[in-house]
Amino acid sequence: MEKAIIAKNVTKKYKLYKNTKERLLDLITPKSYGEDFYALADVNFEAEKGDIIGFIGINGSGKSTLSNIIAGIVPETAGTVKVNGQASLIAVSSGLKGDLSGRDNIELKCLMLGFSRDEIKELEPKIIEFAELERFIDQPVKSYSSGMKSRLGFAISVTVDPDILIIDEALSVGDKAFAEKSLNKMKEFKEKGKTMIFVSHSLGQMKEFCEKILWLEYGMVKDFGSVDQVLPKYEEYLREQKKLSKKERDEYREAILKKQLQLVQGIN
Ligand SMILES: Nc1ncnc2c1ncn2[C@@H]1O[C@H](COP(=O)(O)OP(=O)(O)OP(=O)(O)O)[C@@H](O)[C@H]1O
Repeated sequence: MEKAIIAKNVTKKYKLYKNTKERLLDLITPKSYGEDFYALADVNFEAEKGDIIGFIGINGSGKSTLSNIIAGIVPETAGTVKVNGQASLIAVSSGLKGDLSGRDNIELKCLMLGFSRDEIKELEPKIIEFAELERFIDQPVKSYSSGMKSRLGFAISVTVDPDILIIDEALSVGDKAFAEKSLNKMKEFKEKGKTMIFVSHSLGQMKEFCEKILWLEYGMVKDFGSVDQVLPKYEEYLREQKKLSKKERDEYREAILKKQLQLVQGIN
């Protein structure tokens, strides 16, 4: 089987600063300031061409960070991510420039993806039509509602026909009709055998759409396997977490973060 994505020992470290002074001192002095925070710690996984993989995990588990790294928007701190082909990310905050019009954003994104002027001329009307933004396309994107922005982001990403499509919570905004249209487009991609990554808190959508699940917990891979194997375990985990008191939850978190630290220290 041909691999579409190979992620090896991927770690993403952020620095958390208490204030601006700490941030500045860290920049200008040789001494290290701020606290290390690992959004991803030693993540390993592979996607075959045509795989449809759902990323799950509670808030802050690293799903968006991993999606952004695969899409080439955020760099990894350590490890490697090999992507076979062009990846395109659709996210609620899809990197649109607010001061530019919808049309300028289409052109900019297409130019960044390596399309020629002639190709863009051909793609542009299709994108505007899919986004249903004909009347507003020359208005600045900062005047758009979140639904309109998400429609524009979605329309660009699917019309450029990427090899790998990453959809990060993009179906959670906008109206039902557009969500349905988007889901149909994703089904079309599925039939074409495209590789897709799907980030969502909706387990129903995961069941309907994905074949495999990558479960992240505090930046680490907790499980990776078929939907049937992983989702029931995750549902049980959510039920158990709900039963815990705040103190028990904090203790659990501390234990996991200790494991995380051992993991990153082991590979550094
Ligand atoms: N630029 C940043 N600086 C510092 N910390 C960050 C930055 N971006 C993300 N993080 C932190 O990294 C962790 C993982 O965030 P991420 O958005 O990847 O999680 P997520 O699983 O997508 O969460 P959610 O389900 O809430 O969308 C979080 O604790 C977040 O606060």
